Amino acid sequence: NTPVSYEGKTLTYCVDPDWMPYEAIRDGTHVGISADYLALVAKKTGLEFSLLRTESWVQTLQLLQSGDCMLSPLLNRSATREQYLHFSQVYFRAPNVLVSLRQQPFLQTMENIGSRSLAVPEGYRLLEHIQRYYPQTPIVLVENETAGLHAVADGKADLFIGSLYSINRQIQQETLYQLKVAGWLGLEDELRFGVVTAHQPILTAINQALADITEAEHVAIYQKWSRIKVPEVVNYTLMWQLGAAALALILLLAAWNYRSRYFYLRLQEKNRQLEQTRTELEAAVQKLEFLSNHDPLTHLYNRNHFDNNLRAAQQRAAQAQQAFSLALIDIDLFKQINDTHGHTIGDAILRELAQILSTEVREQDQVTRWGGEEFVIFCQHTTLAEVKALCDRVAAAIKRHSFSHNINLTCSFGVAEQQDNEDLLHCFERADKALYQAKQAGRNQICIA
Ligand SMILES: Nc1nc2c(ncn2[C@@H]2O[C@H](COP(=O)(O)OP(=O)(O)OP(=O)(O)O)[C@@H](O)[C@H]2O)c(=O)[nH]1
Repeated sequence: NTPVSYEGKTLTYCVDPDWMPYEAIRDGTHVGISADYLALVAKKTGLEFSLLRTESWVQTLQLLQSGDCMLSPLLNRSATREQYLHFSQVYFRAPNVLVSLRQQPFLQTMENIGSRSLAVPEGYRLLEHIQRYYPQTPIVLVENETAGLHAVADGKADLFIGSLYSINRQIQQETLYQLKVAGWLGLEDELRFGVVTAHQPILTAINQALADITEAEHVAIYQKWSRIKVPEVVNYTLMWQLGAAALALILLLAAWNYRSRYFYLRLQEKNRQLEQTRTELEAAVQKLEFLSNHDPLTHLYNRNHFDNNLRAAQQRAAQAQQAFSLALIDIDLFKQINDTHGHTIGDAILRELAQILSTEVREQDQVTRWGGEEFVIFCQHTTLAEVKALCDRVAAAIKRHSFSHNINLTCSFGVAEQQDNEDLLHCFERADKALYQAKQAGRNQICIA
């Protein structure tokens, strides 16, 4: 159906030199969505198209107005453009969006932009739309979409308005990740061919070709130009700050933990030392107590214990009206043993005798080393006959025992029974006299006071 007059002729056309992915001139060649559609239309109509290169969209519009360009393959219809262009059917739609800095709120629609300034590319149909429907909006005119996005990024305008796909691409390519889509304009780009009035008849063939484009062909072009690699935008500053804060917290906790553990271990060590000191002190007190009441050589009670405890025992005996008895035991000729065998053997003999005394006495009897080689046995509730029997038993045990160095040991005994609540000391003196008598009588015998 192509009019004959266009057959074999080359049709001149102009495009926006910088509006990817819709269209652009790269190295003198027309590229983008409109280039692919134009190729399809050329194939389906048999028409030949020749690009007239321009520097800007404004220049493209001027060449269309002057008729130097016969058509432009991808533009919106507007009242101004209808004065010199006729349009084909819509063959590509794209939403228009508002773009702002990331920190701006989400504005949703033009109704919410308030007094914010708006960057719009010169010559774009959107400019006509804003001036007509939002005349109060402060406009910042820019050369193209790239310039508009930079104006927002640099704070020269609050918002930019443009087509979603091209904006998306520009943000990626220019790495303007401080920008975001802040709302939808509600106005779609409805893109079509525009043919200058003088060449209107060509539209019939173009519309026919556009109608013949299959769904698969549409999808292929859309997929080809919308496949933009979207890099993951990671806020490294925030991540770094969060990481540093977490690390600081971990270090703080670790330090606190280490410090607590240090103090806990020190406390434990101090407690252990304290416990050890307490045990040592207890042992020392026990030893002192023992030493204050015992003879260190024989471990029998000493004179101190005799004085402190046996006087109390005497009083108890008095109250119970039961007499006690005393037996004084003195080793015979002990000086000779020392002189003959030495003091160390003398000590051993003293210990052996102490052992015999401790074994032979009854449970209620108390044996004391009175001093030197002299011992006392205090016998509670004991008659003279009983204490005499005890001394016989001791003498027999001494006789039986084989002492160190085969020493033949004998002892003399002086025995006394308490008489009429007699004082312990007085009774002791009588026993001592009896002992003296035993010595005088030739030793190795028991004398009763
Ligand atoms: N090895 C040793 N000897 C002691 C100890 N205490 C006193 N003697 C000695 O006991 C001896 C007592 O001697 P004397 O008082 O003369 O009495 P004796 O030789 O036993 O003679 P009679 O008592 O008369 O039978 C002294 O030589 C003291 O040095 C002691 O703890 N160890």
